[in-house]
Amino acid sequence: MLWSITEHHRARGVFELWKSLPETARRAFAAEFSSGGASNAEPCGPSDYSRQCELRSGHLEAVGVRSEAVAPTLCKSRGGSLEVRYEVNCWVLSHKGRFPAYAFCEKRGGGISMYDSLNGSLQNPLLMRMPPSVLDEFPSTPGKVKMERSNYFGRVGSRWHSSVSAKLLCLTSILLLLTISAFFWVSSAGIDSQRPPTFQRSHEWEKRVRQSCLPRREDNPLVVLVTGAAGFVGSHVSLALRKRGDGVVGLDNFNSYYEVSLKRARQELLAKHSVFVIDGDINDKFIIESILEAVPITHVMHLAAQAGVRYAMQNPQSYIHSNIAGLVNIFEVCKAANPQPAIVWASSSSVYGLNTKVPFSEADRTDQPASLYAATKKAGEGIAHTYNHIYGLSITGLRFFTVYGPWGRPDMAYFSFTRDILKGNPISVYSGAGGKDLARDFTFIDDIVKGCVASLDTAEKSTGSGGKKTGPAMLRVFNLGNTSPVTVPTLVDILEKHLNTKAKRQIIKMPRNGDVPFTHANISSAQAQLGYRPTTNLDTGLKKFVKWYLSYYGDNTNRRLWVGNHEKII
Ligand SMILES: O=C(O)[C@H]1O[C@H](OP(=O)(O)OP(=O)(O)OC[C@H]2O[C@@H](n3ccc(=O)[nH]c3=O)[C@H](O)[C@@H]2O)[C@H](O)[C@@H](O)[C@H]1O
Repeated sequence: MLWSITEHHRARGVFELWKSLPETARRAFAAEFSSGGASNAEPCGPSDYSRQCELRSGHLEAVGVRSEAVAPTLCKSRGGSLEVRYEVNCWVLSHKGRFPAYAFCEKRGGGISMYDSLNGSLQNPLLMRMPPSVLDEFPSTPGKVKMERSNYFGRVGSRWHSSVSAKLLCLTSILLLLTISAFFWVSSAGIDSQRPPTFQRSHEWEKRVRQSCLPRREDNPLVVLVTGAAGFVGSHVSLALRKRGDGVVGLDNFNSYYEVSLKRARQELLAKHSVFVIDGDINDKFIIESILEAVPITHVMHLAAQAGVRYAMQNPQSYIHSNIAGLVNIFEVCKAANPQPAIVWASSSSVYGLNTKVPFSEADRTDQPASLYAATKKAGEGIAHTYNHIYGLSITGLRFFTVYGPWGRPDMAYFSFTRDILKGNPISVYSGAGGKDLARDFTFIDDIVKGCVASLDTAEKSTGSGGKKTGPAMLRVFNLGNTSPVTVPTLVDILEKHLNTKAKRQIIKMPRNGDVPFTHANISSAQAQLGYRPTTNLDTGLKKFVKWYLSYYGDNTNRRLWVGNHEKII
């Protein structure tokens, strides 16, 4: 079966393309999607929506196109041939709501490939087989950009095409598109191919960034870029800074590690407090540079990361992408900025790994990571040292100890236990060697926020200029914990009390998946230098969490959660 993609389709997006396919083609197309790895038995992540919807219901529920519809994003010479990508910003509507997505087509070799992605990477190549005649419509030689042939439109034959004015409009758009493509091709050396095609730096965008960064206090306000701003800690920190009058702009890639709708809800909350959260990945140099050019960012609160200790065994690459490559990207842009911002970033208690000396102190060894997550955080600390040493960046690393609270992360034990207890599902409580209970220094989000804000407030300026160090710069690392570890069975006891429901506990031996038996923070350094004093015990903190959980989810036990690319129905 061959399908054709027309300029009309490109202009109107995936929906038009999809609608125009005959039913048999849609089915075959869907079958081809599913041959990419998913099966009916295995739910796909949100980045596979079209595939997933098709698999679930037998038809694609809806795919729509945003107003901007189509724009050439990249025109690059690769191995002597010109590649043109046509970007289609679209949204996908499913039973879970409306989600932004994008698709783009590009010519590669002998065919047109169509990709969809929510994460800025080409995760799901969806091959569109093309009739040879259609391939002629795509430019293939550097410098030779062909126009659409008018008889091609005639071949497709639709009401839209028959309108002369529409044709003129279309041809003008194509000319414009090709001109911009040629411009991008000429200047391709400066183009970062990682840039998600959804990002467009416009006057309107800059205005929103500036407004978001406008401080509302006069006594030395900070102007902070918060990465991972739609995440758990990021949203709380952004809100706290904004509430006290600092300028804040957020960045988040809204990936599907857990339910995207929760991240969107946090984004909405921030928008209500005039914080703009930009959709973008920390690996995208262009976006971060654009933010730093648009406003004089004084501090970067870098909280975007691939979290979760156990998920590293399922998706190791995502840890490298976010916690290593993304971190380096942040440092690279900051080091080149003038003036350089000071950076505070999230390390983790997991760097203490299999240490047995307690409580964990910053001076202790951190060379026995038990998980890839821990290893990437430890690597991050080494990378921070390098950028401080060579470029004079002021950097503070914060080792968070199992942060919990309202608006938390659904992948964490206290959150998933709550969900399962309410649903009447059994929960797995891990036990350590010799049946010993596992314990964590659970730390309430409000205490963590105070530690983050105090770190920003006490961070000295970076000393580099024009990418060169001019003097020694501050380099710090702090434990932010609660200093009173609690066992996991006790955590469950407290949840049972606040939920007024007995848990169905299944005690199982801790799987060998990256977990450590206990954590316990020594916080004397943070106390002395940041004035950090945690004040919320686990009982009080979980009470607040349960209150939030019930107000957010109610008793709707059919809500769907996304955890680690898998949907769980609660
Ligand atoms: O401080 C950190 O640096 C990390 O903290 C957090 O990791 P952890 O301390 O492992 O939290 P979390 O998953 O809530 O498990 C809590 C306890 O429940 C046990 N646990 C877990 C799941 C389960 O099904 N059963 C169970 O007993 C489990 O064995 C453990 O003993 C962050 O997720 C991580 O991103 C990182 O920030």
